[in-house]
Amino acid sequence: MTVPAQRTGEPVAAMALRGLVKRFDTKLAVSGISLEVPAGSFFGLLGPNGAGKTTTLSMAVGLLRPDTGQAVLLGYDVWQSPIEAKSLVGVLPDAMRMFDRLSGPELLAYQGLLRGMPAAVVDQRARDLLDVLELGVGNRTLVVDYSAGMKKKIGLACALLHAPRLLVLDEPFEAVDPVSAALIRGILQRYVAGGGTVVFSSHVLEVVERLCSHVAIMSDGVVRMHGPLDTVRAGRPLQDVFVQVVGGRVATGSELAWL
Ligand SMILES: Nc1ncnc2c1ncn2[C@@H]1O[C@H](COP(=O)(O)OP(=O)(O)OP(=O)(O)O)[C@@H](O)[C@H]1O
Repeated sequence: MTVPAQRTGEPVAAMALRGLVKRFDTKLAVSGISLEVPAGSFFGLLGPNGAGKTTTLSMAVGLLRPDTGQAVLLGYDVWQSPIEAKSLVGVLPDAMRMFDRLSGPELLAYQGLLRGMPAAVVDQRARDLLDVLELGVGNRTLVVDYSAGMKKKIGLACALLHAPRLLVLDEPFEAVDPVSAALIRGILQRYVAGGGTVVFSSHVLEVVERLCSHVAIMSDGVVRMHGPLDTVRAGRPLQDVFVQVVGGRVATGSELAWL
């Protein structure tokens, strides 16, 4: 078992990625990423489609084994001490792999009992989460029949249920309506204010600018820029920094002349 660094008196990053590499056949999806997420930060991982965000986050939380490199969550190596690491982290994966033939309340009960939580605690927290996320405490609809936004919200509820110290969320605002997005922002802001750490990927730069204390911008499997939001922005809109860093293409109007 790994000895968590906080016991040795060292400052602990909530997440430390060291030299992560992942190749799919000939495609180098992640090319040696090292990144430290300070405890208590609201950390946004940005990048264009195919940049490697999901692959990086999947390796970070122990869902995908890296070819080389290490992921340490709150002092625990996610591959050497998976039980300790995973008990402290809540994960919203991108392609939601859920037991979706259950209703929302059933899924949360299953998730909580799987984590060894007392049934009464699971029941109370599940009710609270279903209520706050407006999914319906008594809603018997199977998760497979939920809308895309509702699936995101029940996934978030599953991630929050055991009150983790670190949340890792892959595109939590995708497919979510504006009212629900505001709700989720509020929940996450309160969570960070209470001492939690959030790492999330997003394409919505306005949300990132509004929420994040720290950001990393990646493209082609590499982190191009990272640091506190204000340092990365250096007085510019994040959109401009993003386009400059990833080398965005601008349509002139002549490309699709037939349209
Ligand atoms: N299981 C897989 N098999 C083969 N290639 C993969 C696999 N998963 C990811 N890739 C490739 O790795 C690269 C990075 O993909 P990834 O999903 O991590 O990007 P992303 O930044 O999350 O993209 P998006 O913003 O579109 O969700 C892409 O080129 C993708 O096609």
